[in-house]
Amino acid sequence: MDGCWVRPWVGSLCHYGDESQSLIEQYLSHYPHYQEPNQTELPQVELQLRSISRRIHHNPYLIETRIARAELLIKLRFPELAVSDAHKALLLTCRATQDTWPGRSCYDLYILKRETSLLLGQALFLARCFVECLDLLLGISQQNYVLYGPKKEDYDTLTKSTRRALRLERQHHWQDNSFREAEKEYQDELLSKGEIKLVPYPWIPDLLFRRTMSTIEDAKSELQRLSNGRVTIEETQLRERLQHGGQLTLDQDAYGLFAMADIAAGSKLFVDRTVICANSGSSRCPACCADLTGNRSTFWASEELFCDAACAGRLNAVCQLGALYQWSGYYQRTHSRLSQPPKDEDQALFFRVLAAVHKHTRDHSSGHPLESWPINRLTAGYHSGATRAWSYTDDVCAPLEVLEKLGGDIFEDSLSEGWVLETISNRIATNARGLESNEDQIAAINPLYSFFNHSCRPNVAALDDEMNGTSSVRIVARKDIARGSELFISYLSNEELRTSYENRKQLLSAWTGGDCQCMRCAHRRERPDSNAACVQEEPECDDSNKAIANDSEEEEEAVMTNSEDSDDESDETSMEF
Ligand SMILES: C[S@@+](CC[C@H](N)C(=O)[O-])C[C@H]1O[C@@H](n2cnc3c(N)ncnc32)[C@H](O)[C@@H]1O
Repeated sequence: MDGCWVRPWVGSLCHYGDESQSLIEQYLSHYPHYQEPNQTELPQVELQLRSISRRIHHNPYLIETRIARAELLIKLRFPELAVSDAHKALLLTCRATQDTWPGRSCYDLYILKRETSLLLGQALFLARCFVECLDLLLGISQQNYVLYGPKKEDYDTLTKSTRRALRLERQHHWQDNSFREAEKEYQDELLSKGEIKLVPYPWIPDLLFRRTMSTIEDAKSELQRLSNGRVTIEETQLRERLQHGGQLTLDQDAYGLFAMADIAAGSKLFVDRTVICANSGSSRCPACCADLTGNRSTFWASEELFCDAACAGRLNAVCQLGALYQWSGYYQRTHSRLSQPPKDEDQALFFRVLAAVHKHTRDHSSGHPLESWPINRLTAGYHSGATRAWSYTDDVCAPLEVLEKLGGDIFEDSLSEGWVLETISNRIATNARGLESNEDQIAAINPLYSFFNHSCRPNVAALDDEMNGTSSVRIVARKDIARGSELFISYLSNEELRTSYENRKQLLSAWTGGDCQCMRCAHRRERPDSNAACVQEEPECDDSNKAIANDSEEEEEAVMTNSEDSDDESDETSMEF
C-alpha cells in the first residue's frame, strides 16, 4: 500500500440509493473524520495512507497504526480493508492482554480494545455485514468494558443503526420476492452476507495489476504446444467494446484465445489440465481433480488423499491443509462459530490457492504474492458495477487463520494484507471453473481455459474430460473456424443461452458487471426493436457448453451434431497473423 497511487480512486462501498444506504450515509455524517475526501483533499489523504503503511511495514505489531489506517480506509470507503486492519488490531490487543506485553498497562489495552471493537463494528456496518456487526456488538455488550465510559454513546448509536438497517434489509428482501419461497436457512444466509464492489485498488502497481509479458509468453507457448500450433493467446477483440462500455480501465490487460489455422467443426483443439481444485465430496485429488473412487491407487500425504506422489508434490503446500479441517487455534477458543471447516468448494478452493501462493512466496522470497503461480496467470477482472457477497468470517477471519496455520506471520507477510487477499479472491471468482459430478460440486483452476472469453453464440465447447483419469477440460470446435478468429466459449448453460437478452445480461453480470460484449448481445443492443421477441429471433445455441458448470459427456454428441447450424456464422471478425 506504500506504492504510488496509480489509478483513479474509487471506494468499494456499494451504493444502492435504498433506505439502508441512506441510513449508512446518515450514520457516517455523525463522524467528521469519516467525511469522504474531495478531489483536492485526496492527495493529502493518499500521502497519509502511504506514510501509515510505511510505519506498519516497519513495525507490523503496533496497534495504533493499524487503527489509524482502518480509520483512513473507512474515510476512503474501502470497508473490507478497514475490517482487515481493525481485525488485526483487535487480535493484537487480545494477544497483548493474554501475554501482558511489557510497557503496556492493562488500562491502555482496555481502551484500545474498546476503540478497536467499535472501529471493526463501523467497518462491518459499512460493508453491509449487519448480522456480523450486531453479533460483534452483542458479544461486546456482554463484557463490562463497554457499559461505561466515553464511547458508550457511539456503541449505542451503532447498535441502533445496525438494527434498523437489518430490519430494512429484511423488508427489502420480502418486497423484491427473494424471500418469498426461500427456505429459512437461505434467508439467513442472504441476510448474513454483506456486499462490496470489485475495484482495482488505486495503489496496485502496474506490475501486479497487469500480467507480465513473460507470464503471457509462457501461457502462449504452453497453449501452442498443447494445441499443436493451432491456438494462441492475443489481445481480445472485445477490448475496444469493453473499454467503450466502461468495463475495462485503460491500463488493464484483456486477452483471449485465437485460431492459428482453419479448424474443422468437431476437432479437438487441446486439453487443459486442472491444477488446483476443491470439491464438496471427498473423492477427488486436490491437485488434478481426478476421481479417486474405485480401484485407482492413491497416495496419502498429511491427511490429504492425492492420486499419486507427483500430484502431492506439485501441490505440496496443500498437504498441510488437511489439518485445516480440524480448526484448532486462537479462534476456536474465542469465537467458536468461526471454527468451521470450509463451507463450500469455492471457499476450499480459495484456501488451497492461498496455500499454493504461500508456498510459492516462501520458496521464492523475492516475489510478491500476486506474481506467484497460479494467480499471476489470472485476469484481474474488474468490471464497473460488479459486486461480490462478502463477510467478515469468510473473507477476513478464515483466510488469516489458514495462513497462520501454514506458518505465516499474518501481521508481517504481504500475502496477509487485506488488499492482497481481496485481489486473490476476486481473481478466483472471475476465473474459476465450476462443475458438477455425481452431485459433487467442484471448483477448479485451469490456467489456459481461464483465458477464454464468453459469447452468447460460442464457437467452441469446453467438455469435462475424465478420460485420462484427471478432470481436465477438453476444447472442441463447434463449427468450422477460420484462421485468426477469436475462440469463445459460453459461460452459460444451453438452456440459459436460449433465454432473452435481459435474462442473459443478468446471469452474466457476475462476470461482466454490465453489458455482455459479444456480437449477439451487441447486435441486440443496436437493434432493440427488431429483436423484441428475441428468444425466437436469436440463433439456436443447442450445443453450447457451460463455462463455469461444465458439460456432461452426453452433451458432447449434441455439440458435434449441431455444429453446422446455418445461423452459426462466426460472430467476431477474424484477424491476421
Ligand atoms: C475468465 S476471464 C476471460 C479472459 C480474460 N479476458 C483474460 O484476459 O484473461 C473472464 C473476464 O473476461 C471479461 N469477459 C469475457 N467475456 C466477456 C463478454 N462477453 N462481455 C464482457 N466481458 C467479458 C470479463 O471481464 C470477465 O470477468
